[in-house]
Amino acid sequence: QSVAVLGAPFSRGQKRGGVEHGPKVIRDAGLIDRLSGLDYSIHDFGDLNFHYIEKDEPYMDVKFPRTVGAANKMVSGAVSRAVGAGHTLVMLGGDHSLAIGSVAGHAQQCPDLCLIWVDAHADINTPMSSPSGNLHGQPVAFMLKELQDKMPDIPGFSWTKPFLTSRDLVYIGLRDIDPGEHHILKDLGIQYFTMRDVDRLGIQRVMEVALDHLLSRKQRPIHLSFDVDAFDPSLAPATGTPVNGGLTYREGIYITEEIHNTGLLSVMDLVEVNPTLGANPEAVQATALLAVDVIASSLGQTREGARASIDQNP
Ligand SMILES: N/C(=N\O)NCCC[NH3+]
Ligand SMILES: [Mn+2]
Ligand SMILES: [Mn+2]
Repeated sequence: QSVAVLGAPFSRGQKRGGVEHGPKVIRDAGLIDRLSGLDYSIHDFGDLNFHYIEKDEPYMDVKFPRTVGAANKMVSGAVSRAVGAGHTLVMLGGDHSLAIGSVAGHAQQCPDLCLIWVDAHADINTPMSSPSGNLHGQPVAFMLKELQDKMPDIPGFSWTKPFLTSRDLVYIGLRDIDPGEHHILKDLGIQYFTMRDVDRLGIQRVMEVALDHLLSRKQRPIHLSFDVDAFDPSLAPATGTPVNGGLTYREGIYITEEIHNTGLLSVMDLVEVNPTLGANPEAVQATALLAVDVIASSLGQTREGARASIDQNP
């Protein structure tokens, strides 16, 4: 089993500077060492080199469309190549608009993939419904076949084509849903678990129902798109849109343990770590370390430890 790590230092899906430094702080928090302790071969592909297109005027209020579109075309190619080469891929963001390329590239290799979106937000605004025009609040709308009549031809996105149907997607951690998004979630009958559902059912039942919804008919590759703001801001303060009442550490780790245990994880995104938004260095480090824990747990690090290989002295 081989794992590839790809940094995507990109911020133009939203307005706050700093999230482009996410890959660096996650690596500096020891990601590669932590993954090397698991039984994989690790390949660090380094960071993609994005070009910010000058004179990238808004289109129907959508901000930086050409820059975000070009960045995601590059991400899509890189993810497709990595999955095609047999790697389990970890993409480090960068803002959540990067999922447009990450999931599309994955779907190129695995058209039957299913998507687990762990986030305080649904990120399913269309350009018309988006209150801000920031593309990191719209990535899922680009993926769903059912929304294509609602999607205009945005400059920079002519390469995209929808590949997902609403039953292939499950949300966990939602607690700040825009009105237009609520309408879409209900209209399309998308399966989602808000933080109220987590409180009512407990995370064990949420995972049981979520994985049954996605995998009971047929086992298929999983794309996990994990926005660090799914966690409570007390745990992940260095992020752009913190929302109170998020996942506990144990709930977040349980989610990733259960996903690992399916044996079906193929690509994961870890996005929205913004080291310039922590109140102090300790807050930034806590957020970066949490990102490393989530990734390591998704890839098989367990709380019960693992058997030492027999040639290790005890
Ligand atoms: N972190 C964010 N998405 O996950 N921000 C944008 C969402 C606004 N509705
Ligand atoms: Mn998000
Ligand atoms: Mn979010």
